Amino acid sequence: MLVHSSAPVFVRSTLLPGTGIDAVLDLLRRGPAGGVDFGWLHGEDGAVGGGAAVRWEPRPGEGTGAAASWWDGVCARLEHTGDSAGHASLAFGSFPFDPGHTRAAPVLVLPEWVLVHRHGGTVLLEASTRPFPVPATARLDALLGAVDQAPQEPVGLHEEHEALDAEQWAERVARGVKRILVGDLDKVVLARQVTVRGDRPLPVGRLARRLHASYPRCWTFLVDGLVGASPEMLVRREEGLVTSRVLAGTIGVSGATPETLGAALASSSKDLLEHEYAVASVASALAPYCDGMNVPSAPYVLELPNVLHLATEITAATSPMTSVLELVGALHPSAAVCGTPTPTARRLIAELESMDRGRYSGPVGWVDSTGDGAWAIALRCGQVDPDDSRVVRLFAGCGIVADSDPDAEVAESEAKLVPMRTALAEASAATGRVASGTGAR
Ligand SMILES: C=C(O[C@H]1C=CC=C(C(=O)O)[C@@H]1O)C(=O)O
Repeated sequence: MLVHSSAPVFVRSTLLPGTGIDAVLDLLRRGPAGGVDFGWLHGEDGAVGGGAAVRWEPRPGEGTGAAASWWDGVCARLEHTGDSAGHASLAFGSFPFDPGHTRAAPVLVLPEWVLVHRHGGTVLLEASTRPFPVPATARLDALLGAVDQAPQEPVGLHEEHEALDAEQWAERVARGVKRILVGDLDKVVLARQVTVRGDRPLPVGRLARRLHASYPRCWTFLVDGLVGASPEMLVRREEGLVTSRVLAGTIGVSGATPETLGAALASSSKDLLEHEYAVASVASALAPYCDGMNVPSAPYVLELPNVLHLATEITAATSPMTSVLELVGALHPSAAVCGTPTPTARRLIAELESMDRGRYSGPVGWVDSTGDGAWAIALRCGQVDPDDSRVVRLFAGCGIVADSDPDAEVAESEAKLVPMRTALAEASAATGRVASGTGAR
C-alpha cells in the first residue's frame, strides 16, 4: 500500500505470556489461501506474518541501498502503542540474485501482523496506516481460530520437463570447467531448476512447517512465495555483533557413515579450494564495515540430513550506524552462489544456465527498526509461480572449479533438491497435524 511519505505508521506490540513456538507453527497450518505470507524459523525461534501494512515499491534497478533508505523512512514514521511500546517492528524481504538478469522484483514489506517467538518470549506485532480498529486480542483470536485443523485434501504432484535436463545441464557444467581451465575465471556456481505442478494450490505454509521440522538447524523462510530452508547465513546483525556462516564444498549423504563422509570432504582439495574462494569473498566484503573480524583458519563439517558441507563461521563487530541491509548489499553475491571473480562469474552464469534465477540464491530475511536482522542466502528453495499457485520452481546449484566432474555435480544438485522434494511431497499428502517442537540439533 502506498502511503504519503510523512504519514504515520501505527505499530502495536502485545506480549503473550504462556504462548510458545507451537502457536507460531500452527499458523502455517492455515490453508493455501490462509493469509500467511511471511515466515522465518530456526530451532526454537520463529516468526510468521501476513498482509502488507506498507510495501516498498522499487523502481527498476533499485536494490538493497534504496530498500534501506525506504525502511529508514518508514521507521522514522512509526508510532508505537500497546503494552510494550518499543518492541522492534520487523520487515521481511528478499532480493533477486542478479537484478540485471531477471523479471523478479525485490521485496520488502512491513506486514500487518507478525507473531514472533524469540528467546523464550512471544509477541504479536501489528502495523497499519490507520489507527487499529480492533484490540490485539481480537486479531489473535481470529488468526488462531482460523487455523485449519481439518484433514486437508491431498495435492497430486508431478515434475515437468525442463528447458535443460540433467544431461544437458552436465554439458553446461563441462563448458564451465573449460572456461576455468583456459583461465577466464577461478570458480563459477551453476544452478538448474525443476518445475513441480500440483493439481490444486500448493500448501506453502505446511511445506515451510515440514522443512523446519526436518531441517531445524537451517533457516526456513517464506517471503512472497519464495520458500525454502537455507543452511547458509549471509549475515546476521544483533546489537552490533555480525556473524556469517559461509558454506561451499558439499558431499551428498550416502551409505557411508557421516564420519567417513566428513573426513573425505575435509580432505578434498577440490572442495577446500571451492570453500576458500567463498570465505575470501565474504571476509573482504565485510572488512570495510567491521572491526575485530575473526575468520577461522580451517572449515568445519556441517552435517545435514541430505548433505554435508564445509562451513566457516565469521564473526565481527560493526558500528550502530551500519544496518544489516547495508551489510547484505556489501556481501551479495558471495562466491558461494556466484564465483570468482564476481563479474566474470555473473556473466558466465547468465550465458550457461539458460534460466532466470529470480530470487533463488539472493538474500532473504528480515530487518528490524533498530537495524538488526538476519539474512540467509535463498538456497534449497522454490518459487511459487505468482500467477499460478499450483506451480513451484525448485532450484539447486553447485560450485564449479577446475577439478569438477559434471556427473558428480549432477548428483550433488540432486542431493540439494531432496529437502524441497521431500517436504513438498509430505506437505501435499499430509492429512493430520505435523509434529512440532523439533528443537535445534
Ligand atoms: C548454490 C547452492 O549451494 C551453495 C552453497 C553451499 C554449497 C555449495 C557447493 O558446495 O557447491 C554451493 O556453493 C545451492 O544449494 O543451490
